[in-house]
Amino acid sequence: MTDQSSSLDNNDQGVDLGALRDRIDTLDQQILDLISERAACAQQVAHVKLAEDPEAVFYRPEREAQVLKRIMALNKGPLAGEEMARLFREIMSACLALEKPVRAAYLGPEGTFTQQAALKHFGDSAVCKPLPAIDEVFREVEAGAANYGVVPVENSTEGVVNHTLDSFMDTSLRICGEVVLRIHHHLLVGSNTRRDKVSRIYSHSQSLAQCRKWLDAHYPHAERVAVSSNAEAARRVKSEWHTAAIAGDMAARLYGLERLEEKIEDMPDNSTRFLIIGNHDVPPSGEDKTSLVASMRNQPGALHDLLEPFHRHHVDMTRLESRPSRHGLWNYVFFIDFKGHQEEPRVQAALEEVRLRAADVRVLGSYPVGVL
Ligand SMILES: C=C(O[C@@H]1C=C(C(=O)O)C=C[C@H]1O)C(=O)O
Repeated sequence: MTDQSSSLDNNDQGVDLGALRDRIDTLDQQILDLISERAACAQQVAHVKLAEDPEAVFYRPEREAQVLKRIMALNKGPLAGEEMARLFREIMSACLALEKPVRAAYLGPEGTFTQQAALKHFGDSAVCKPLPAIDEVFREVEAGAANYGVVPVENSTEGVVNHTLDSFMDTSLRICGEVVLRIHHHLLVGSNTRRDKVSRIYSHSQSLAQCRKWLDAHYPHAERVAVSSNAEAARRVKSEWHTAAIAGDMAARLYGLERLEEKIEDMPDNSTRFLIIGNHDVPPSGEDKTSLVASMRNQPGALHDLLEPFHRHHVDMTRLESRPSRHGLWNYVFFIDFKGHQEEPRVQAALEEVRLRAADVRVLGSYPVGVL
């Protein structure tokens, strides 16, 4: 069929729009066939896995990280590497769901950044279920009702999420992955609220803190009300007049709110790190991180003694947090993240020495460094 406008749409080089669209149609058909062939291959992988082990986990975080990294490295543009990886993320998610969709529980409600992190990590074909509290996400995975859980662990502006660290003290679940999300906060209103009428602003306390300077400058007189989540803030605003919510894209879309101002966070690189928790160890992907929790007796130099083996074995620490012990047995509990996988000899050597020095050490997991 000829497009009537095509002869008028010819560009400067004389390339025919109709011909370009024909080319796109041909390419789409090739892409379609290739994606189908890929999906069939993934199905075969699933059959091989099942033949080896009837309880096999189809989802392989280390393999997915490798696939995405390879795509980014091979990509020649014009699409950005991250954009291309996002497309492949969805292809993998759909391929996996052919066999068995991943069931992931996340800290809800719907519309929160944690939901966005779950989608970013598992793709659209995963079945994601919101739960009202971090410890419920842990329990859901422990009980086997979900394959994985997604919980926030630290924010670049506000620091650590204590509930998540505390939940690791009494679980046998492992960390299977991480996702880092750039957090953009917007000022959202319902259709009945005008900019100059906003007298109350709802958000989660962390988000209010992350936008404090902006609020001081633009809405110094509006009442700031902390609620249980950004999505809850958005839900309230939907049915109220003269109120606004600070929340992200997911909540804005879910509740159909208008963005009065975009990206109002004080720190432009505001980001939150989320952990994927599951009940299996993840083999090395080539670029991994390990998290552990260690308890120390309260004695002079205890922390130095704990960290020294990492330094000597050239293990690069990326995070150190301390939390009060909840069991009274130990005085301090330290959460340590470092680069490397627990199967690497260098890491094993460091861990062996740390085990001799600490009252208790538990590796929470080795997992691929977040790709997207
Ligand atoms: C196909 C596999 O299984 C799943 C699907 C993947 C894919 O579509 O590329 C990658 C890893 C697994 O989550 C595999 O393990 O290779």
